[in-house]
Amino acid sequence: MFKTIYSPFIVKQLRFSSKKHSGSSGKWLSRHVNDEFTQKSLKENYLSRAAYKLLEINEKYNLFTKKNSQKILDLGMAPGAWSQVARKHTHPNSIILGVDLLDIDPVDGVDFYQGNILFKSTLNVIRKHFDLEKESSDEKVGVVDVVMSDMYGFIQTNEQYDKDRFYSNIGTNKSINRLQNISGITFKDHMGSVDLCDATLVVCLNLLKPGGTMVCKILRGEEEDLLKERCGKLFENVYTLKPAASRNESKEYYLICKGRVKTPITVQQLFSSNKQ
Ligand SMILES: C[S@@+](CC[C@H](N)C(=O)[O-])C[C@H]1O[C@@H](n2cnc3c(N)ncnc32)[C@H](O)[C@@H]1O
Repeated sequence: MFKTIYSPFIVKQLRFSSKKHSGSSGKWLSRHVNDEFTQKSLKENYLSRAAYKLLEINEKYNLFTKKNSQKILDLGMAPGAWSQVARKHTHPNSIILGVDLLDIDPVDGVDFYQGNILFKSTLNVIRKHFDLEKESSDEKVGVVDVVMSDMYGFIQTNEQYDKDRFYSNIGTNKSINRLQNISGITFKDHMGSVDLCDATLVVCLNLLKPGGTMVCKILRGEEEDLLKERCGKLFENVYTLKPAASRNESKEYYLICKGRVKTPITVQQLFSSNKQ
């Protein structure tokens, strides 16, 4: 089930040539290949330019330490640049687990589980990996130091989008059709992003230790303040950052939530509209 990875990673050459593509995909590839952070990631052996977003976040908010071992969870790991950054900036005994819907090539010193974070079974596998008991309980606090999510895209279901139904379905294997990339429909993409952030918050509720940190990608939109309010229930401090490596035209930015509170909080309290 898990892949414990020992072999050194090999940075692949970009497989595409922008010359082979025309129109907007050609322009996108050409811009991507010539992009300063893409070039840098190739030189510095990072699996993607996303590494520079986390490097900047770490520099500003001190997520990682080499002084003692940490437990780190990387949600939406593929292809693995964030996990590489975590590996590089933490104590050698740190445990890093990545989770993604997609399979990945091995990343040195990082464990990987292929699964959907919206499934309760995935949460139970993660708890087991970090030596927490199998059954999740809202009342128990966790052991993980940092939960980071760069998850992107969203799950398309058969049924019409309905927030309550979706939340009540967290942890079931129901109605999942396929993963969509960003659709270009601003509201839809924003709501998909908020769902993934909420799923990350539920993971933090279950796994993060008091004082722990969450980093989470969000696409800007009208529900962002409500999401920040939910984060404020679980964390002492909520910061936001748009790293230099995040493209100006992208609506993405990052929530950095520090100091998971000691007080036990239930999922119901987290998602209720009145601040506790
Ligand atoms: C932008 S990529 C992450 C890049 C990564 N941080 C890196 O540094 O290489 C976003 C990832 O989120 C994953 N993802 C989206 N929804 C997910 C879900 N429900 N469960 C697990 N992974 C998910 C996607 O499969 C995709 O690989």
